[in-house]
Amino acid sequence: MSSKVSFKAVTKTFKMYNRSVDRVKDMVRFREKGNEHYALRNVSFDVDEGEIVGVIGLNGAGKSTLSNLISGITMPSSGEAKVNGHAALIAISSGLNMKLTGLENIELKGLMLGLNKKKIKEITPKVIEFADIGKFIGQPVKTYSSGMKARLGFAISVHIDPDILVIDEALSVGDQTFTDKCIAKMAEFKEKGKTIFFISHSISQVRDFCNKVLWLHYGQVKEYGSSDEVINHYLTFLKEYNSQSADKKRAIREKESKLRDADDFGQRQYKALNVQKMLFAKKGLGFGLLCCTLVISGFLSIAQPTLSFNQMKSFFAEKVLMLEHHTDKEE
Ligand SMILES: Nc1ncnc2c1ncn2[C@@H]1O[C@H](COP(=O)(O)OP(=O)(O)OP(=O)(O)O)[C@@H](O)[C@H]1O
Repeated sequence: MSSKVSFKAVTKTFKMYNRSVDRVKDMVRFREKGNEHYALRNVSFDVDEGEIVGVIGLNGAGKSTLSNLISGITMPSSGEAKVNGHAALIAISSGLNMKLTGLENIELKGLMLGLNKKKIKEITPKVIEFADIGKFIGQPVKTYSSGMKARLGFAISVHIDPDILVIDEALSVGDQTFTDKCIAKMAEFKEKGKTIFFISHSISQVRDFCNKVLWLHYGQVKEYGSSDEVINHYLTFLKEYNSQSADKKRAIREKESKLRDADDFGQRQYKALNVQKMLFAKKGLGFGLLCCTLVISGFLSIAQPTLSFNQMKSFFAEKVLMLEHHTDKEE
């Protein structure tokens, strides 16, 4: 049986800038100012259909980055992230357009996921009933509380019937009634044999609900296995970690944070390769960009004869990636 979700050596880096002007400069210069930071590093795991996987870890461990990769919102910087089927992400306000009303958001998300008008009309009353946000359904989402956004986001995502459900801390902002309702809905999904990723700081919810657990630690997989086993190891770690003084904890965080600074040279090499792969995968875009690369490379080779054709290709590929990071940050 092939895996529903398969990650092979997935790394995701982000670029950090001290000043926003450096970000703009970075778009047009060969020499870059920003520092690379590993959000995820060399992450590999396989998840079969029907598995319910809890994702746990300290703040900044890489859980949301992972959920964005599974849902196709961002692409890996290197490695392979295979997802068989449609994955819907439920996170606080994810995927909602703040300017549109709740009703317009239901329609927009439905259309984006390829539902026809008839199907959208059919699910709309069910979404409204589940979200239970009263007259706010006709108001712009920017006027909602975070709990209301989570309600609407959850209601839309579960009613479009995705193959894979990714729930990223979405339950943490709702009241108990809403949480119970969501858990009942998730149990329904579980019954149907759907695959679920449940990202949460609530260890008791993860233990109750998940059969497997992925523990992320400073961007890397610390452990992946049966939920009881991994949770017990994580709780032992937490107990030890929390018994440290504030200074010691800060020192540990700083040390781990340094280890997440990416080696710039290595990053450039595989990022460039990755973008070249992406260009060839997306044929139309790839062909257009390749033509541009050739024209620009030819032009720049004349202007700067010391740079080789390969350096030109990497340069151009990195600029495309920077645009991607810029978009990530905007999200
Ligand atoms: N768009 C971005 N730009 C720069 N760095 C980012 C971006 N998104 C995440 N990061 C960094 O990547 C690392 C992982 O972040 P992520 O949000 O995935 O962690 P998390 O485990 O979900 O944290 P939390 O439990 O606090 O929600 C962090 O160091 C974070 O600062």
